[in-house]
Amino acid sequence: MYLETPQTHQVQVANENFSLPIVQLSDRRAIALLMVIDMGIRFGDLVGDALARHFVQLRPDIVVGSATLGVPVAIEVSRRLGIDRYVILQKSPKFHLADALVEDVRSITTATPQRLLLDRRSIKLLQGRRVLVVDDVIATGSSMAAAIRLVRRAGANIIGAGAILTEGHSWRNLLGEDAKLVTSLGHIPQFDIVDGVATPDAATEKDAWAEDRASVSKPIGQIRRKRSVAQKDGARI
Ligand SMILES: O=P(O)(O)OC[C@H]1O[C@H](OP(=O)(O)OP(=O)(O)O)[C@H](O)[C@@H]1O
Repeated sequence: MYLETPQTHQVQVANENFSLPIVQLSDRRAIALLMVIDMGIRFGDLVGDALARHFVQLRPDIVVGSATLGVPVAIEVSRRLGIDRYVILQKSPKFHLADALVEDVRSITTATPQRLLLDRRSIKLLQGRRVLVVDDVIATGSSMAAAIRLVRRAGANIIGAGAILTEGHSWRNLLGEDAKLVTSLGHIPQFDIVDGVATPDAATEKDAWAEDRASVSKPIGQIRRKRSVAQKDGARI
């Protein structure tokens, strides 16, 4: 079941306010739905810029995003970082992916189990490289965990995991130590249906990542300058 409700949820993403529709997933659960492909060009600019600002200091060599809705995020962040190539982890088992590296996924918004695939031809782009993994939303953490496993199997060093939104906190348990890699630009709670109304689950409302987010307001030029000075000094930012 997937039912649009008349309710909306206000969320701050990179210090701007947005209104998300609340959709009912079952008779007990609802979510605030971010469809990044329906948010327009300016939104892509905003999130690409903010995530790039945050992660540029960790010197990523390449960005990895998961299909489908992580694709525009990977492209926008790569554009802002000035990196030409990016790697997409696919979900459709295309002919050319017959011998791909595969990990199982069970995400919050897709009812059936899925598989995340890494084209073996992309391994050379990741092996021994500093990789930033991005997605639109991290909810259960299943998609991000599978992406991290695939990228590590390709021999990469993951320096960060960026998302537009974190949703609730269950992803922290699933990601374990890798939860420390995560930075999001905003946070949304999970919703219970109470007397027919979507009601935020109080335990999932608080955003423990707010402090990390302070750095996304720094101008990217300032961070790049800091980075080049540090590189000259041989220091790690
Ligand atoms: O943390 P999780 O519970 O894994 O949920 C987050 C994932 O769910 C959505 O993808 P989905 O699998 O619905 O595929 P899509 O990108 O093709 O919509 C979203 O784009 C994230 O990748």
